[in-house]
Amino acid sequence: MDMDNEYSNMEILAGPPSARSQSVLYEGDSDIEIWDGPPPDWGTPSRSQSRTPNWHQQPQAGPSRHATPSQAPTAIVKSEPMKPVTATGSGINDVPAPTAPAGMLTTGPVHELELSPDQLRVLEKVKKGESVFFTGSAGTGKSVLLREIINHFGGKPSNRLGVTASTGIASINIGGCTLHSWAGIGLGKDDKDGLVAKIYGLNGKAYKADLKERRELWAKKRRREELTLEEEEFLKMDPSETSNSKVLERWRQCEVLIIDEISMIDGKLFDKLEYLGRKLRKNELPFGGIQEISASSHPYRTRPRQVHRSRLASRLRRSHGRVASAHRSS
Ligand SMILES: Nc1ncnc2c1ncn2[C@@H]1O[C@H](COP(=O)(O)OP(=O)(O)OP(=O)(O)O)[C@@H](O)[C@H]1O
Repeated sequence: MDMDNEYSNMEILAGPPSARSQSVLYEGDSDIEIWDGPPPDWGTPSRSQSRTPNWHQQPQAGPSRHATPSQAPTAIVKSEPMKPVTATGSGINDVPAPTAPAGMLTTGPVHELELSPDQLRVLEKVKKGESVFFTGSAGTGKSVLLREIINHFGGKPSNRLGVTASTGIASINIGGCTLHSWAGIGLGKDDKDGLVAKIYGLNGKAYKADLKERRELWAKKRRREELTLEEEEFLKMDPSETSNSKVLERWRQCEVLIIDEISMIDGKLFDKLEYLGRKLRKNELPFGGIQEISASSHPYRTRPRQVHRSRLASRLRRSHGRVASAHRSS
């Protein structure tokens, strides 16, 4: 069967942000539920339907075409619609973040949401500090879940919490800004060290020359060759210390980074961002140890700039230390 026709309501990749070296530990982990079978609106009974949460039956919930038998409530989460947030695009090369049109996010009644088992599972992992990636087709509750996650971390973007999406519209939906804007990378076209230089506020060429010199000196050290005093001093100097970039502070203070609609992010850019996380935070864990929470509508369909499924999955595996759970139609 064509992979594009395979379906699960929500697919989840998860692992601690520090999992690069532990990826094997997570391989085959069975605590990730895989909902198999066709989507509910295709009308074919499947195992997934018996586990489909009952929120589609609630008056305020999603489209009625999804109506399915209910399941016992597992948790009640008070949810309020996100308020619009004006992200302050304050870093170098920072594009002012888009803001929500008046009323767009503030309307609608406050209601109690009963998170579905899949939503709860993701939320639990997030609370444990794991990085997660989840995907599901339209209406499977990703935005609702993202809002709950944001609520868990204080309800709005902060120094600790980056709330981003690949596009302006998607970022407005969750009260954040674009990933490009948050990361301070402009268009993100520079190579990875060029981006580091940009965030340090340094001239790209000068920074790269500096980097080259450092690498040569480190290689000399590894070969146990003696360095001059000047060379030792030079190695101790940190180019980032001359920077007062707010973007740099943002990267360093961030503990949790949310990226919605990640499938619109080019794979190479994703790699650059991951590199930035390590370099700017001086931490060799994936993303420099930032807990990364990413979501996407089915990322494997027809988006022109989408990351190919296997490339996205392998990048997420690398940064999340979790093996993609393949799902099959029954
Ligand atoms: N746990 C829940 N309880 C009640 N309603 C829910 C729950 N989860 C989602 N819904 C409702 O289902 C509908 C679709 O949810 P949501 O917008 O989060 O889906 P989505 O996966 O983000 O869709 P899209 O990819 O189109 O943005 C919304 O009306 C939302 O309020």
